[in-house]
Amino acid sequence: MAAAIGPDAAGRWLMHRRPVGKAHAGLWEFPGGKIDPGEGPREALAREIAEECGLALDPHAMCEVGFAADDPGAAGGPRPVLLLLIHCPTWSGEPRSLEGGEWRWLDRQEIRGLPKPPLDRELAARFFD
Ligand SMILES: Nc1nc2c([nH]c(=O)n2[C@H]2C[C@H](O)[C@@H](COP(=O)(O)OP(=O)(O)OP(=O)(O)O)O2)c(=O)[nH]1
Repeated sequence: MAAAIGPDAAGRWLMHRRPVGKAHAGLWEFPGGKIDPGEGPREALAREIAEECGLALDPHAMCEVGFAADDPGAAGGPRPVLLLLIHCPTWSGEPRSLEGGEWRWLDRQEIRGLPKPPLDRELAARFFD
């Protein structure tokens, strides 16, 4: 699950830089994480964002806007990844780094220029262009 959190009053979106030691370290992503057993996608996203940066998202305001999947033919990791992008227009709080990643509010143009993992690149191109 990946969250497009925004726009804020300045038209910016919240992006997360993956910490050292994780897959795609140093690259910028739509923040989020995986669904735990027994959770729905929106609930999982709200939990992950609260854990990672302390923001409270409103699951009722969320809207699914796109997805990106690994190329099934590509030689790759241990499991296929399907990333669902959810627009989160309503939140409360200010992001803090609770799990080592970096957080920044950025506009579309800035997000375009960020180094991103492949699926986030696809999601950003579709969501912003
Ligand atoms: N955001 C993102 N994640 C990707 C891409 N390709 C890809 O294999 N992944 C993997 C990396 C992570 O294992 C997983 C994203 O889940 P996560 O945000 O919970 O990552 P994580 O490193 O904290 O989780 P883990 O795998 O260590 O349990 O998907 C991609 O293009 N974008």
